[in-house]
Amino acid sequence: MIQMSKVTKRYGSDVVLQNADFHLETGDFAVLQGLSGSGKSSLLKLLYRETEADEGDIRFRQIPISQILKHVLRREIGVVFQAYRLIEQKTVFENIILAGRAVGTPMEEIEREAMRLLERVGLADKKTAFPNSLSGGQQQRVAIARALLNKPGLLLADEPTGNLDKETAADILQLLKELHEEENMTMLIVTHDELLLKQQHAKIWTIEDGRLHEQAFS
Ligand SMILES: Nc1ncnc2c1ncn2[C@@H]1O[C@H](COP(=O)(O)OP(=O)(O)OP(=O)(O)O)[C@@H](O)[C@H]1O
Repeated sequence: MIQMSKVTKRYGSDVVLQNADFHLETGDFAVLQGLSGSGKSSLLKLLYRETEADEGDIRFRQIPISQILKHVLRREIGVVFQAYRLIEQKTVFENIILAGRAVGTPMEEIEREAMRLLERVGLADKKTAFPNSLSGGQQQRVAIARALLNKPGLLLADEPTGNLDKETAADILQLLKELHEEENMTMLIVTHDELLLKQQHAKIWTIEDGRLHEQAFS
């Protein structure tokens, strides 16, 4: 699905990744862990091309990502962030459909899919609510629905439970696990959550000293 070979990423003289290799197979449910500042967010940014590698090769479905148009890549790769990143002035429904407008899908289709996802994440009754009237867990559910609108093959989640209490975090992780299966999606989740790290069939990747290591099946 996605492969990184001998990638080096620097910020000025700071080397974050050095000659790093990483890969996800189609259908993987993978977890990325590492100390604060070890480069987890940077790795995700490289994968969805928010930032560029200084050296090395990154391929999505065998194609170098530098050759894939950004809007095409954004349709194929959904991203969820710790801080939700919803637009406060827009309703829940508007936040979700905005992701579809950006890639030019017919509006009728976008709205149908947005409603299906809103129901799936359990927030159909919040369709016209504004983000600041929702709890953190609810906002993250909206962000997940938004990330899935374009039916991405790959979902990247950067500490999606970082702002949530333990119970809500467990619900969100459960939702992601279910969506991985239902929507037939490859997933990479950055987390420190012990529960998830013990998740059956999760592939655990660790980032340390600029390199990535695949641990083992749990
Ligand atoms: N845009 C940037 N410009 C300069 N330095 C950066 C930039 N983004 C990240 N860094 C640095 O790169 C290193 C890795 O940052 P990154 O955010 O990828 O780590 P992380 O593992 O996600 O950390 P955390 O768990 O704290 O979120 C850090 O030292 C950080 O200060």
